[in-house]
Amino acid sequence: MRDALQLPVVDLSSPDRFSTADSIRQACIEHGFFYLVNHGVDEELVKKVFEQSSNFFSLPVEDKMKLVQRNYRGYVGLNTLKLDPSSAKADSREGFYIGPLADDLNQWPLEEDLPSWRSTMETYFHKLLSVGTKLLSLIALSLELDEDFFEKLGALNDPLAIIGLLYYPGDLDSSGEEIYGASAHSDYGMITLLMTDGVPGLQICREKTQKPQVWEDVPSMSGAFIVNIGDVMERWTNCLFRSAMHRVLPPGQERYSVMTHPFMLTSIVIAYALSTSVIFISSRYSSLFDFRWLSLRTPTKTASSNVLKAVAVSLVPQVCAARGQSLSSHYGLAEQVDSPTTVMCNDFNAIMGRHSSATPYDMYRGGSTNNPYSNIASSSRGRHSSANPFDLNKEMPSTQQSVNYPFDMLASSSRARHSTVSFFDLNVDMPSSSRGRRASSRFFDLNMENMEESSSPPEEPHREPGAETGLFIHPESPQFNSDDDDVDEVPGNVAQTDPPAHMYGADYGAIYELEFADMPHLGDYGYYSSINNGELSLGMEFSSKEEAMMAIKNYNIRNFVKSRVDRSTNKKICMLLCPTRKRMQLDGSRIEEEEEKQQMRTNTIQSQYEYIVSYKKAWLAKQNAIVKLHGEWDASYNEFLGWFRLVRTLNPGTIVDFETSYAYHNDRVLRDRCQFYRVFWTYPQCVNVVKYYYGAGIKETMESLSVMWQPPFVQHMYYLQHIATNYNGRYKKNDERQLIVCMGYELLPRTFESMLQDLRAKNKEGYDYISLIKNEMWTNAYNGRYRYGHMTANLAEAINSTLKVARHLPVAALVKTIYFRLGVFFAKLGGQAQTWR
Ligand SMILES: O=C(O)CCC(=O)C(=O)O
Ligand SMILES: [Fe+2]
Repeated sequence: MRDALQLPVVDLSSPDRFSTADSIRQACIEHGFFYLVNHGVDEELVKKVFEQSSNFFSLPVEDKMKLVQRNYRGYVGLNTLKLDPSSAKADSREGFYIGPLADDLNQWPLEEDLPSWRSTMETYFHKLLSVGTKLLSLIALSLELDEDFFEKLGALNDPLAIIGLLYYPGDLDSSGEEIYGASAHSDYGMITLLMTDGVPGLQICREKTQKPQVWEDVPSMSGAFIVNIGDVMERWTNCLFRSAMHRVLPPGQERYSVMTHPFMLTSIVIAYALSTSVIFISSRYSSLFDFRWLSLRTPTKTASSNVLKAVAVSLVPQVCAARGQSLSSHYGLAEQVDSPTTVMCNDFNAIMGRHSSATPYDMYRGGSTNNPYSNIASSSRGRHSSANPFDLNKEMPSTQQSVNYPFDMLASSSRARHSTVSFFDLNVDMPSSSRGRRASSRFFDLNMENMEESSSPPEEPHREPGAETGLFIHPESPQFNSDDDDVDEVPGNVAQTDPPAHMYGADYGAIYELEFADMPHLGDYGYYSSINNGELSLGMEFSSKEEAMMAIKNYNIRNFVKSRVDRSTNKKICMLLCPTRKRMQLDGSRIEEEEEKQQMRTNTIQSQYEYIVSYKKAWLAKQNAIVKLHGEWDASYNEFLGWFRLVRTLNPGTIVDFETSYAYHNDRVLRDRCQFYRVFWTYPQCVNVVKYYYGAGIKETMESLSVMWQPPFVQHMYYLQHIATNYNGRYKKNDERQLIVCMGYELLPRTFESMLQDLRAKNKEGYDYISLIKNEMWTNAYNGRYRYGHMTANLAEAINSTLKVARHLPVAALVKTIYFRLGVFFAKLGGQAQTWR
């Protein structure tokens, strides 16, 4: 049954601004919707806008398609979008979007086709901006803020308003399928002003989480705007104001409406800036940390980067200062003191005075903090008193033997974004009486059973002091006592010192360096030439330096030499060719590399101190230096447990999953010890993103991003290095591996085929193996030229080179290095991505 709703009426022209602000406040708390009257927009103008809108939508579809949406401006055809991604069918409406008038991105119908169309819309646009600005200051007042609060935040600096002319054709679906004019959604941004032609259809659902949902009709009020609060405002007010869900039913007759987001981009970007900053992310607002949304709704990159800069300049330092943080340490672990949501709310609550947590709309009212994970953490308390040092406060149903990631629970629609994230707690419990058993990990536990069935458990050997390398001693581990689940305290045994410079002072340019320098990367230059035959000859000419360099690389690979450019001018390149040990000895490349480095150390010491050191001494010196910097190797294993605990304490919701293996002394299993095997960790910030993408499904997300992310614009291909490595893993023939790399890069099918025959002659089995992989999935010669430049690596590959400094460090230092470097790395690249054009 549908109920008609009596929405509050707000008078924009009332001289009593405080009482107007009060009624806005009341309306936003209760409904998130209100009518706005006496707004100053001429009835005549509104009428004209609707007429012109109707003129446009009445054009033949081919004409409308000429203005199809680009840069988020222009025409969106019937049945193209779904505001509710879970809706079975696309929304039955058409739209035309107009953005800021100054930036030339708008698309306009020709003046001779639709006279005065553009000028009408431009007048309306200006008018609506002014209404929005007036309203925003009243909203600030309603939150007991200064009237110019949002203005000072920069919300009006670069006002990126969006106007959406909407047309609902009104045909009822005869198939009986549920189809909407606009399916259920809440609006992004701060506020929306809607004008309708009076035809009903709009409904709101105030309690989005309540089941079954109650939908109420919003009758239109002649001449009034229907104003509603968007997600950003809901977030900023800690849900004091509600961003109510709404939808438009197909009314069975034509319906026009005009929707305006006066502060669309400004608010988005501020929200986005807040969301991406480590401190502010919370799962409750994960939908705001949503690249898809940003890319769909952001009118222009340029404009967004301008606003982002403004926000970064004005807001972030302000918030940091309020929190007593220095800006530079914004991403530092030691600075992250509160749970993310609490911080977010504190900031705004501090400004907004008394309207803090317990709102009628607060889903987490029962929780002790605003931390969305707290309900999990607290419910786990006391249920499992695990003495297991690897169990960092994880709750586990006792029957659970494996981890499932029920991504479908984590749906991405705005409706589901409040879902709690319970899957992180799945693991295998270890009873507290586990003394004598090995530490738990889910994999480990499964093996346990076999262990116990064994008729003669291995005897514990006499322990020698030197045998403790890499072993944990438990359960008396001082860091982790049972029941010590409280996440509020920072463990005292981990010093919060400033990290050494190398941990964060990474060369982030390194990600552009080649992880596999032996590959004939085509580089970023994106051009082809037929220099892949690996030949070099005196007097050879190249069209560019890059081409020459590539030829040299190719030559290196084909001939197993390492060459370096000795001198180069614009015209000439003089090269030294030196067969390298690395190339001559094709196995054990890592060891070779280490040996080479070792040799370099020896040479450096020799040249600087005129002292010839032995290989062994140079090696020991390096080890000693590492110990000086990072502490003892063995102790490091215990330290890094503490580190993870600290991270988890400071950033609640951090997931840490240790795996251990049997600890041996000679051939005997040590019964009260285990050996560190590997650790997986992730932060709630990352989880929120993954939750989103997996919730939606990567494929679906890609599909929804834009057609540019689908074939034929993008092709799915294998990463060449993986193909080559897999091959080498199988056949242990590095020269064949090299050949395969070259084959992958070869552009000419003819040359490729002859290389393939070379491979066949060398290794028939290998040839069969490689022939099983479709050519178009890994070769340039057969990929239809969709790809140029690099053979694509995935993101993880790109990060390898940034993190490789950590490779030889003791484990705690390794983990910290990864932490800090990635912290800086993400901040930096995130910033770059924002300003990229
Ligand atoms: O057309 C309407 O009445 C509402 C449209 C709407 O809610 C939207 O597009 O966000
Ligand atoms: Fe809406």
